[in-house]
Amino acid sequence: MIPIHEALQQVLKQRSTYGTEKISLLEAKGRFLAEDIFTDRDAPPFDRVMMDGIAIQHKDLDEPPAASYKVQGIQAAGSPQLSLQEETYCLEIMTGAILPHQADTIIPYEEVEIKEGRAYIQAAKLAKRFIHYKGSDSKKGELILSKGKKITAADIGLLATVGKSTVSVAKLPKVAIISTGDELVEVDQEPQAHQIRKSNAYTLWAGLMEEGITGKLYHINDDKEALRQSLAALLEEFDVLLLSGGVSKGKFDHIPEILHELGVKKIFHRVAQRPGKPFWFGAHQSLNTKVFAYPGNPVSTYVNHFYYFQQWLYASLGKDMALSRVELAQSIPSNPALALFVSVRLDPKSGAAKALNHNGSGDLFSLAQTEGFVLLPARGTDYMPGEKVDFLALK
Ligand SMILES: Nc1nc2c(c(=O)[nH]1)N[C@H]1C(S)=C(S)[C@@H](COP(=O)(O)OP(=O)(O)OC[C@H]3O[C@@H](n4cnc5c(N)ncnc54)[C@H](O)[C@@H]3O)O[C@H]1N2
Ligand code: MOO
Repeated sequence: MIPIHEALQQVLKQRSTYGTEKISLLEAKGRFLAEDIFTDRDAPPFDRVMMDGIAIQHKDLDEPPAASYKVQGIQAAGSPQLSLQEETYCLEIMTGAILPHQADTIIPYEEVEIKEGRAYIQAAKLAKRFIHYKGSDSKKGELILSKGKKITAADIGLLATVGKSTVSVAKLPKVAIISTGDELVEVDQEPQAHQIRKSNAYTLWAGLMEEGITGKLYHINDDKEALRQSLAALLEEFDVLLLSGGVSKGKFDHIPEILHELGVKKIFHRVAQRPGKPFWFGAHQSLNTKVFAYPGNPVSTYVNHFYYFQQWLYASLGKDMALSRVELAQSIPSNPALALFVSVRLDPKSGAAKALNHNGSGDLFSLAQTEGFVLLPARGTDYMPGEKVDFLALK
C-alpha cells in the first residue's frame, strides 16, 4: 500500500502524448488547442453602426445638430458602403451596416421623426456617435487564443469569426471502459434479487464525454479465460483501459492476476486512502497501454477516476489540473493512516464545506446530494473548521 501523493506521482509519471489532429469547428468544444489563433482581419472589420437610425456628418458633438436633414437613401447591413452627398443630407441606417463615407455620427430612430423625405431631429444635443470603430476590438494579426487553451463555447464563436472551419487540437487517447462482475445486468434489464444494474461504466463514459472522449463500453464476466482473451485484445486496441471491480481480495477478483499474465506491469496496488483503497494501476510497456483498475464500489470508482485519471489526462495533454481549495465549515475526524475523500456540500453563502452522511462507498445514491469531495491527507489530529483543503468538485 502506498500513500496517496506517491500514487498520484506514479500515475503522472505515466503520462503519454498522443499527437495532434485537425477537427471540424463543430467538434472542438472542450478540446485543447494545438495551434495559436490570430485575427485574420481587424475586428470589427469596418466602422460598424451600433443603432438603427440615421447617419449624418456632425464633427463637433458639443454643437447642436441641424433641425432637419434630407433623407438621401438607406444603408442596410450587408450592403456596400454609400457616401453622404451633402452635409445637409442623411442616410437611414441599420445596426451592423458599414458607416457611409463622410458620415461620422448616428442618431437613433428614437430621437428622429421622418416626414416626407426629411428627418427632424428631436435631441438638442447629441451624446454619442454610436460607432464601433474598425480594429477597436482586435487588430489584424493579433494573438487571440493560445495553444493549450481548453476551447469554450465563446472560443468557438471567435474561431468562426476568424475563419477557422477546422482547428488543430491535442489528440485524445482511445479509452475502453470495462465493467466486470457476474452480478451486473444491463440498464434496460430487470435484475433478479441477487443482481444489480451496471452503473460505473456509465459514470465513466459520461466523465470521459466531458473531456471530448467517446469511450467504448465492454463487459466481461468474472471468468479467467474470458478476461484473458478480452483484455488481451483490448490492450492492443486502446491507449487506456478503465476497469471497475474485481481488484480486492475476493475469490473472483481475478483482474490483477490476469493483467500480470498479459504483461501489464503493476505500478501499484492499494493506496492508503478511503474510499478506493484497492485501486490497481499499471502499464503495458511495449504497447504503452495504461490500465486504471478501480475498485467496484461506485463511490470508489468515482473518486479514483476523477482524482487519478483526470489528472493523468490533463498531464498527458500538457495541462495542469489544479484542484480548487475550500474551507471546512466544521471539524472532521482525520485518519492517521489513510487519506480521506469526504463527500461534502458547500454552504451557499460562505462556500465552506460541510460533510454529508452516507452509507460508505457502495452508496451511489449519496452522490446525488454531494457537491464534491474534500481531500484530507492522513494525519493524527482532526481537521478543524476554517482549515483550507483540496476540493474535487463533482463533474
Ligand atoms: N477482504 C477484503 N474485502 C474487501 C476489501 C479488502 O481490502 N479486503 N476491500 C473492500 C473495498 S475497500 C472495496 S472498494 C471493494 C472493492 O472490490 P472490487 O474492486 O473487487 O469490486 P467488486 O467486488 O467486483 O465489487 C464491489 C461492489 O461494487 C459493485 N460494482 C462492481 N462493478 C460495478 C459496476 N460496474 N456498476 C455498479 N456497481 C458495481 C459490486 O456489485 C459490489 O457490490 O472490496 C471490499 N472488499
Ligand atoms: O475503500 Mo473501498 O474503495 O471504499 O469500499
